[in-house]
Amino acid sequence: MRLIAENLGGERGGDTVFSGIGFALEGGQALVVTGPNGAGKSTLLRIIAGLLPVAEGSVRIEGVMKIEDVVKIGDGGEAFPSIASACHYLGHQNAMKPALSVAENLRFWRDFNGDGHAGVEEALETVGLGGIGHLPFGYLSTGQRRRAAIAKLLVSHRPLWLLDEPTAGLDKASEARFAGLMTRHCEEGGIIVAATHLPLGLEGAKELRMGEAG
Ligand SMILES: Nc1ncnc2c1ncn2[C@@H]1O[C@H](COP(=O)(O)OP(=O)(O)OP(=O)(O)O)[C@@H](O)[C@H]1O
Repeated sequence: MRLIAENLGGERGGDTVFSGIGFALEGGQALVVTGPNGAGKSTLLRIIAGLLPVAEGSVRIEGVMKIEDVVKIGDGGEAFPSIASACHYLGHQNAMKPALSVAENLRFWRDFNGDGHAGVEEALETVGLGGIGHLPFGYLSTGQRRRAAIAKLLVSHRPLWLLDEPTAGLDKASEARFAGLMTRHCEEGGIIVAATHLPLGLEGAKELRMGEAG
C-alpha cells in the first residue's frame, strides 16, 4: 500500500492555502505534519480524506493490502477502492452525539464504517475508558472525549489514519498509550498522517513542515 501526493495544492474560500506538496508513504510509515496556525495542516488532511476538493495536483492510494489481509468489502474486488474508504479521519471535533452513550456512539461508528475490528468494550479498555461505556458522551471530560474518539479508530479496520491534533487534551499517560496504538498500527502495515503541534512519540516518522515561506 502506498499513499502518494504529487504537487498537491489546497484552497479555502477561493484563496490558495498551500501548493506543491509532495510525499510518498509506504505501508508502515507515518508522516507528521507541522507548522504554524493557519498553515493549512487541517486543510491538507481534509483534502486527503476527500472532505475538501483537490485544488491542484493529486493524492491517491495504490496497492491496497492483499484481500486476505483485510476485511474485504463485498465479494471480491478491491478492498479499499478509494482513500475515503481506506481511511479513518479524526478531526478536531470528535464526531460523537452527546446524548447517546459512549458505547452507542461507538456501535454506530462500527456499523457505519463496517469492517468490524475490536469490540466496543475492548476498544474502550484499550483507551483506558473501561466501564464507562454506559455514560452519555456529553458527560465525559475533554480528554475522555478524545480517548473515546480514538476508540473509533479501533472498532473498525481502516489502513490509513488521518489524525488532526489527535493528542489535544490528553494527559501524559493517555499520550503514551496512544503513541503505542499508533506504533502498532504502523507495525501492522498501516499508514498514519498526523497534524500536530505536540510531539507524538512516533519514532522514525517522516516530517512535513508547512507554512515555512509564510
Ligand atoms: N471554511 C473556510 N473558509 C475560508 N477559509 C478557511 C476556512 N477554513 C479555514 N480557512 C483558512 O484556511 C487557512 C488554513 O487553515 P487550516 O485550518 O488548514 O490551518 P492549520 O494549519 O490546521 O491551523 P491550526 O494549527 O490553527 O489548526 C487559514 O488561513 C484559515 O483561516
